[in-house]
Amino acid sequence: MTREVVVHPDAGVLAHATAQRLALAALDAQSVRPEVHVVLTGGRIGTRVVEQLAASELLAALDLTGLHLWWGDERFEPTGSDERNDTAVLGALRDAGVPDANVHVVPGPDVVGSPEEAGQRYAAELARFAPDGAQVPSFDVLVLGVGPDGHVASLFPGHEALGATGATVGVHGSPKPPPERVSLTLPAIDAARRVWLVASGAEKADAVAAGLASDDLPCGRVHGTAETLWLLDVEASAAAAR
Ligand SMILES: O=C1O[C@H](COP(=O)(O)O)[C@@H](O)[C@H](O)[C@H]1O
Repeated sequence: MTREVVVHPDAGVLAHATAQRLALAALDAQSVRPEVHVVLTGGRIGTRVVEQLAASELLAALDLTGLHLWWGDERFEPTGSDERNDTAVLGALRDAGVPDANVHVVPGPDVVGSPEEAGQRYAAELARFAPDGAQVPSFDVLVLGVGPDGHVASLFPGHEALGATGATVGVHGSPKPPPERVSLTLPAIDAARRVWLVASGAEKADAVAAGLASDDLPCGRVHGTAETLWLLDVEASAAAAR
């Protein structure tokens, strides 16, 4: 497993380059197997990456019927809520030609009664695409944002969800609103071939430095089986570079 750090000049370049990198990784993966599984993230830079991905000319070279999109975490909010990670990007993904059936969203409270139930539904969907003996698909690339507190997906420092071992976990009392969420677990994340952590801005610099130096924070605990890649802008990398 390799770990690398790439630093881009600013958030705009970071989002564009990460999206292009993602599209290219999907294209490469599809040259050896028809089904490609990519896990997206929410948050500010994560949303910009997905918007840029949807606009990438490289998507035209992909067989989109084989491209499956997932989210690493979702806020337990109703379908269409601005609080949800998927809301801002679903239209762009649809316009880009990704079939609805391949866009795997986490159900909200308009569909199920609790984050646990949403997690179970999402886990069942993940299992449909998992190889024999696994709980989740063989994710080709799993993208994570990084919170200023070092959280990834909806796994927050010191929170009990960090110790969950199934594919998904219902989260209550998230320190960042909204309080109820659904997240992939650490083992589900670590099953991905490539894990990419994307961080932008000075408020992320301390978490990035800590994550690169130790496994104290959730962002320092995640690894891909083949690659762990930190994609940063100059501001987010500043404390690590000192
Ligand atoms: O709440 C969340 O936060 C992180 C980071 O968001 P950002 O706006 O600080 O970049 C995000 O990656 C995660 O998916 C989301 O649920």
